[in-house]
Amino acid sequence: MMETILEIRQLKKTYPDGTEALKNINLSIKRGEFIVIIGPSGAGKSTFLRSINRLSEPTSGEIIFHGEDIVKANRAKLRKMRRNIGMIFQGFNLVKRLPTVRNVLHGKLGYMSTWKGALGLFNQEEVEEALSILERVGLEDQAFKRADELSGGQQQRVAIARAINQSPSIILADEPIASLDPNSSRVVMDYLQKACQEEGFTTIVNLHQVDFAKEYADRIVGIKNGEIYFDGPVKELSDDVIQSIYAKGKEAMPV
Ligand SMILES: Nc1ncnc2c1ncn2[C@@H]1O[C@H](COP(=O)(O)OP(=O)(O)OP(=O)(O)O)[C@@H](O)[C@H]1O
Repeated sequence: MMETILEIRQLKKTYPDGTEALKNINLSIKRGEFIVIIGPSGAGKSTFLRSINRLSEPTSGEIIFHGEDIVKANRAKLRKMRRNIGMIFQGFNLVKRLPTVRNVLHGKLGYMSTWKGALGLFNQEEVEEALSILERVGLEDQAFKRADELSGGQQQRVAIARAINQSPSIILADEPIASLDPNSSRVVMDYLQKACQEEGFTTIVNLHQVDFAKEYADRIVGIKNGEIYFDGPVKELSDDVIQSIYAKGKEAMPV
């Protein structure tokens, strides 16, 4: 039995305007799982993912990560815990004017003093490691180009390389392929899956595309109206379940 790496208990998020984005999320995640979260627009997928590293502050609940509650962590503790959590965003979040390799080096910032990071003082070994990670995502020939000269799919592969360089134990990817065409989407998902298998990352990905979710996930979690509506392996995600996840209104829990 694989070890539980993340245990989420009674997680709730109510925004200041009263929107109950997460009502009561309970989820236990094992090391090495590749989980895809699906659900209609506004279901709470993004809020859920961003709550895990507190980019969105939970209103209540527990998020036990490596045995410690992220929700209760003070600033210093949170910074330390975040080193262990890689994040991949829909909009890539690269520093556009900097070369690709520098963006990959930024994966190490959580481990450096603030002034060293600000001055970009990376040593030879760190640069070589970043270049070799770029090679692993097929971008060795793009290392010294400005990040914004790359295509969207390439930029997302740089973001994957940056996450690999961070050596986290878990990766959160919020709609990583939402702004990409189907071919680039496939390439990005392939590299993400490969990185997670090779590095043993536990991965949670929000996706709009159910076909991609079925293709890449070990386990699918369907969120609807701020609650978990489905949680199981791909083979249990029938067309009926998919339809009811995406149907308007609130129906009984199918599982
Ligand atoms: N900053 C905010 N203030 C108030 N309400 C918010 C805020 N951010 C999100 N919401 C609301 O919380 C609910 C969940 O939003 P969230 O973005 O988590 O959903 P989602 O499933 O990721 O949607 P999408 O697939 O469209 O990105 C929605 O009703 C949304 O309008």
